[in-house]
Amino acid sequence: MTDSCTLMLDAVERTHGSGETVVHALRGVSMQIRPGELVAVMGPSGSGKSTLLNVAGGLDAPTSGRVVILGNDLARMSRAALDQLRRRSMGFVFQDLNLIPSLTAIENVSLPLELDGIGQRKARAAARDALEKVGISDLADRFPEHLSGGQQQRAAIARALVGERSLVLADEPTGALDSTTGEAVLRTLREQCDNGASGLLVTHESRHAAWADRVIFLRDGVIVDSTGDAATPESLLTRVTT
Ligand SMILES: Nc1ncnc2c1ncn2[C@@H]1O[C@H](COP(=O)(O)OP(=O)(O)OP(=O)(O)O)[C@@H](O)[C@H]1O
Repeated sequence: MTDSCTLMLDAVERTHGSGETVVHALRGVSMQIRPGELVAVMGPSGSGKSTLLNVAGGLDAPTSGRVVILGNDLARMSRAALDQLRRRSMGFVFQDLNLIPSLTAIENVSLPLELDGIGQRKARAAARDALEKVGISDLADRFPEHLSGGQQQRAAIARALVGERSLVLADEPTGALDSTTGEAVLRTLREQCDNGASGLLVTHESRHAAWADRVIFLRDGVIVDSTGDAATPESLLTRVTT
């Protein structure tokens, strides 16, 4: 089973602080995502969604438990190997977009490919394709400060999807977007998964979770429910919160 997973979390705990101020952000979370699957994570504020995403992306290490990505146990990887795995195989869209201000949109998007040794011409062509998918290829040569919040978000999404990423991690990726653009972004993420990638999408909105194959519901750092019926996450929300 494990070999066919893009991402596996096994009994993952993440504790912040100690003594009286200890916070158990994740308490024994186990989950797997297979190629082609888009999994949504929902739950109340403070339930551990961002921590889950950070741990799943190797940006934060679990206090105990295992995180395995494409067969690699992250705890056993060198820093350099983990950096390479992230650059080559993973895409991130976080609330903090992290676009580099001194690079144009297309340069931001092609950067991970160029860092990975892909020639500039090929990297830029792939970046232009990715910008086209999110509808801003005409703004390719603008610097982030000359893009609106929504356009910056789309550039960040293009950067997460460019190339052949196996795992895309997205934390509220549609936050600054109008609903039409937001839907287009989710459709792009869905297509990426239909083409074999795996996606983990944190969202508060059930209509966004409806793009996923499964919804995982977190509460106080524990998966309290998981459903294959992503079309009706409202029912899940209602059941857990009442
Ligand atoms: N660096 C940290 N130090 C201490 N506590 C932390 C830290 N990061 C997260 N926490 C705590 O861990 C718990 C889970 O936080 P997390 O941000 O993962 O929740 P969330 O579900 O993403 O919340 P939101 O929906 O508000 O973004 C919270 O109680 C939070 O206060």
